[in-house]
Amino acid sequence: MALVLENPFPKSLSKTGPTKFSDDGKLLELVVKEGYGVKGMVDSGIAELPQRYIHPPHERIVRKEAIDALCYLAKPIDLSKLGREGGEEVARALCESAEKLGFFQVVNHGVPFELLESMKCATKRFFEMPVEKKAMYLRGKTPCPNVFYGTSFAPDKEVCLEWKDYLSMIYMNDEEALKYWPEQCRDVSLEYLKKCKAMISGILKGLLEGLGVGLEEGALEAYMEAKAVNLNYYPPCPNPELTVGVGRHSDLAALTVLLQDEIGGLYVKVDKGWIEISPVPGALVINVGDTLEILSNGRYKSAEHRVMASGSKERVSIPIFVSPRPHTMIGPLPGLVEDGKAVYGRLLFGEYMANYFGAGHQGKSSLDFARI
Ligand SMILES: O=C(O)CCC(=O)C(=O)O
Ligand SMILES: [Fe+2]
Repeated sequence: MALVLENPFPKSLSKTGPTKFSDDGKLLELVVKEGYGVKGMVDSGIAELPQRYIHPPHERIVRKEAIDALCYLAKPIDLSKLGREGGEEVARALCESAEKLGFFQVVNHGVPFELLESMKCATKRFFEMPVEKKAMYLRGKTPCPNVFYGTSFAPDKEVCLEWKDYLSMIYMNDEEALKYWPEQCRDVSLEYLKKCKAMISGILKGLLEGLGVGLEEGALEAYMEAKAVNLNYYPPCPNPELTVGVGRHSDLAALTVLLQDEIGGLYVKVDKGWIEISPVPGALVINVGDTLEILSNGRYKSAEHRVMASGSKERVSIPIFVSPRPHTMIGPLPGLVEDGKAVYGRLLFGEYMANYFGAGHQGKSSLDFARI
């Protein structure tokens, strides 16, 4: 990626020259509040990580310490028969992966390869825009609260920041999306969401039915009613081993459908350490989120995961978060707790969500809020 030559940061920022920043307050002001993002900082020519991006040694990701994924991660699941004759075996494979690891990859998912490629291009197109254009979507400035641009997960609550910028687009209806989503990524993101819908519904149906307790009418639709597309952009990082792209967390959603590019760097926690979910061309990564762990009373695992900061090349990833709407009650499905062994209580998804976004990433601790 070509770096812009002119330093967009005020020259006064650094005492030691344009490649080193020593003032955390100023840095936050520019990167977070003014919308430069990590990309703006990288484009300005930094050669060293600012202090706020240096994570303590036990949180850093050491690529060579990752353990062999083969024992934990099933081979990509072929979805071509899901919901058709012979689909039971596919559904069984999905349930098994959701129980064991909470992460799996899928192929023959019905989403055209070209559309996956177009999503990655659209992500780059958005982040390559000048800062002023992206900053129009910062929280507090964006004309629509369902579309916002930012950096790190919760910069005002995190001690150490994440090496990541993002654009979040929460889908409410076509009219709102057409009016407010950035034109650099609007049409392709809408198309992508639409093309993913049947796959999402098929996977979630298979997983919920696999719990063997029956589903109330409308339950499947309610648990997948809300969808958000995020465009994640991980700029190249001078010291990726000192920081993280995304810290340890589990996802809030029922399911996450993740499109990652060829760079790699997504790690999932297993009993003995971390395994990498290596990119498979054309595949999508699916993971169970907290909501589905709660609905399944702990049977499906909302796996802890994290992302290494990108090294010499930028990385993009595009998660679709599939969730209920805030007014929907979540809790273990009724038939799963008849013997009184509920691990999680019942609460509004909106309450769970407010708690989730109320703190920085802290592994799987988000689930404690719903635990009995
Ligand atoms: O970039 C990735 O591979 C995963 C990102 C992620 O975990 C998230 O956005 O929740
Ligand atoms: Fe995640």
